[in-house]
Amino acid sequence: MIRFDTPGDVVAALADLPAPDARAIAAAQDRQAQLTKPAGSLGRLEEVALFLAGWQGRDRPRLDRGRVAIFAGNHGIAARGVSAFPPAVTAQMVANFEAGGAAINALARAAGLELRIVAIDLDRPTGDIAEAPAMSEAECLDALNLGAASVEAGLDLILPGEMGIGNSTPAAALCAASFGGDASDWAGPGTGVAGAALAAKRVLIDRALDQHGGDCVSAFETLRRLGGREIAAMAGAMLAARHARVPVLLDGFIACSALAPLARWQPRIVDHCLAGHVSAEPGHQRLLRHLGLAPLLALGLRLGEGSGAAVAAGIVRAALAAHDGMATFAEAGVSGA
Ligand SMILES: Cc1cc2ncn([C@H]3O[C@H](COP(=O)(O)O)[C@@H](O)[C@H]3O)c2cc1C
Ligand SMILES: O=C(O)c1cccnc1
Repeated sequence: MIRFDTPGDVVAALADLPAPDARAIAAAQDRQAQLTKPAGSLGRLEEVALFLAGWQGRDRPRLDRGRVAIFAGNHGIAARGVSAFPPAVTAQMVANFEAGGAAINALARAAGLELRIVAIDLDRPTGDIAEAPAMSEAECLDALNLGAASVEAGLDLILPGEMGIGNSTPAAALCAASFGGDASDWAGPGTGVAGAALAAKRVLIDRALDQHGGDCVSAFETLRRLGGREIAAMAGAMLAARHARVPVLLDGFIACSALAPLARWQPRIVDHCLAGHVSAEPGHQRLLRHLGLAPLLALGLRLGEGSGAAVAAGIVRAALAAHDGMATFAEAGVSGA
């Protein structure tokens, strides 16, 4: 399994990315051409089946072991009122996940996915990014490794999710530092911040960008300075998934913000990632455009926790059911074009 002992290990992991299995893709493509339907008539479901074939290395990919891994962290900047909710809600929601009462519990169950919850040092919020780096090098490496440890070869799909009151603020900062623009381009309501409170959130994001922008000289430094523990853990999970050839189903704005600094330094990092949905958080659509990803769903969700990805897992199941279960023209005695 991949480990990050130094910041250079992130550079190395990004420099040497495995490609999908071309043989499995060709075999899956060949099967798609023989199934009893006009070529291409299942649209993106066909693309999804080929995507999973390539990363799983199977002609007939499956979704027997899909895992939602929710990472939770607290943020120093949350003490400044950037969220509509108090920071104590992070730990309270972790308890709710463990008791089975959150949206993601219901949605993961409905989608037939396992759920893993990783709370990271909730009693120690990160540094306030408007003034200081979010994490030390050691803290950021620990978070990356916790994320990496949640993915192993043989998983069929990983769905990284997050919980962290205030984390739409670092997410916006990561996007701006990675792809340009300022807080007005990337910051939105999150849990429901509006009016003067949203304006104040934007001022803090721009202050964080002024403070750290010049020092964001690598993916690691960007995550360390402007991110958070749960965001770095999602980045670690996404990198580890690539090296274990486990496909990733992406959730909303915050989950995708973990990819932003990785993609700035290595655009091909998104190749094993499928965008589950586009969230109602306005920065998400812009971020997906920068990442070059088209969402499967647009349901107006704005929750996080991996919830949108879990809903999109139903679309993945449909794609795999058609790919695996349909008869060929020869089997069914149906005439070809
Ligand atoms: C009860 C509750 C459950 C949640 N589940 C996810 N989030 C989401 O909202 C937070 C981000 O928004 P902001 O930056 O405005 O705080 C994150 O914790 C995210 O996971 C929740 C938020 C709340 C209040
Ligand atoms: O899109 C998301 O991930 C999101 C949006 C609002 C609040 N929490 C998460």
